[in-house]
Amino acid sequence: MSTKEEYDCIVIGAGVQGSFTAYQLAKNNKKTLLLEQFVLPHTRGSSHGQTRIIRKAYEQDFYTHMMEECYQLWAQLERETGVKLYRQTGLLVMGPEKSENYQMFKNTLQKNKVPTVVLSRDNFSQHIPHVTLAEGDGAVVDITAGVLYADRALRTVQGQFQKLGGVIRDKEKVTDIKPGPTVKVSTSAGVYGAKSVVITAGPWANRLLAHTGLQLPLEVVKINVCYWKEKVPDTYNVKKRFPCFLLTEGEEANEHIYGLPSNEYPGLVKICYHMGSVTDPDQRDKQTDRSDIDILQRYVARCLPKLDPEPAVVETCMYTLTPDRHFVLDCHPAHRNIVIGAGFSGHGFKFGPIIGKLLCELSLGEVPSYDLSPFRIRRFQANPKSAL
Ligand SMILES: Cc1cc2nc3c(=O)[nH]c(=O)nc-3n(C[C@H](O)[C@H](O)[C@H](O)COP(=O)(O)OP(=O)(O)OC[C@H]3O[C@@H](n4cnc5c(N)ncnc54)[C@H](O)[C@@H]3O)c2cc1C
Ligand SMILES: O=C(O)[C@@H]1CCCC=N1
Repeated sequence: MSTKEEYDCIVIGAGVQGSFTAYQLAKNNKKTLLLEQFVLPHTRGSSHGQTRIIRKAYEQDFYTHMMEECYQLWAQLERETGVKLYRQTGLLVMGPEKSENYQMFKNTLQKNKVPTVVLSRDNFSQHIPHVTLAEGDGAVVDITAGVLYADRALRTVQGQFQKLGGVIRDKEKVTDIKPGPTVKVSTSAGVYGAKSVVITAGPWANRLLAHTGLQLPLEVVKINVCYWKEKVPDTYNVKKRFPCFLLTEGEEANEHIYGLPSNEYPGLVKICYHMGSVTDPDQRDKQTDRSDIDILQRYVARCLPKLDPEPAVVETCMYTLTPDRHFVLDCHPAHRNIVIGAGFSGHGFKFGPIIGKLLCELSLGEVPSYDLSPFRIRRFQANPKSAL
């Protein structure tokens, strides 16, 4: 098949990371094509749904540092488009006062001078009514945190990309990638050429990378996105200043439990477990494990007494996990004009604007604005489980 069109850059995958990358490339006057296998918008990857948490509270400084600029980029997109994408609610971080994880969150916030409020056991229920703080747990609020309107953000950034002259082709699955000075990208509709390609394919990253001779140690898990009904409507509502929350660990689980105030679905609070069961992204509905829901039910019954401890709505989403839960932001080791953004490990949405900027810089051969060593592919080479 002959090449249909030539681009400066082709971005594969129109989730949050691909959409922000394409937007950044178009802002840099690059002729850019964004390819998506499904009809947009869709609910079959990792970026759908109405809300996501945005926060500076992290265990590692490097994420907090990136979030400083990232908040500005979210605000810039809001200004450019006149669309509200962020609502400040604060994030309540709770965890065993003496645990390493809880202390890391607290230290990172304080070291980086993020505005916080530390709640004592005595004043906790005055500030956060209808939540039981577990025995021995500490509580600190990241004041800058809040909710991102996820679906709206995706529509907005894709719209801006198109306004800048960018081309989106949805329902066009990439079936092959042939590396070279001009990368050839085959789809269900034809073949395109580009000086560089960015792969932001979420749970399908390894399927695409297989065409380039690379496999990353990624694991795809299905997340049950649970909504819990308030016994009395609006008890945990955003308008009543109920915050997002994150439990570093607890009686029920080793992984985070996190929640967002009732807002998008009236009377329903979104609470999820930060782990799921391994799935094939094309067969995710065949994965029916509910052990994460059991964990959540026990937590809700114990600590959120004004919620019905049975999920009222369960939706589906997927995480693409790396072994260390840090992202992959790098050039392909053998083909430097193929750039990879993958393994966002269930916490990548808030970083969309900065990841778009970084992947754009990598694809233009520029020095990235941040030290990318935590995100480099070579970190997996010492790991015997790596499939590199
Ligand atoms: C339940 C849940 C809650 C979360 N909560 C938060 C949160 O509170 N805060 C936060 O910051 N993050 C959160 N995240 C994480 C965040 O949503 C993800 O990190 C992010 O959406 C990943 O985006 P992506 O662009 O890498 O992947 P995706 O959104 O999956 O996008 C990849 C796209 O590539 C397309 N594609 C794949 N293969 C091909 C192909 N061959 N041809 C063409 N297109 C292709 C796919 O169809 C898909 O649209 C959460 C995730 C889940 C699942
Ligand atoms: O990224 C986030 O903020 C959420 C909550 C904590 C676990 C993962 N996603």
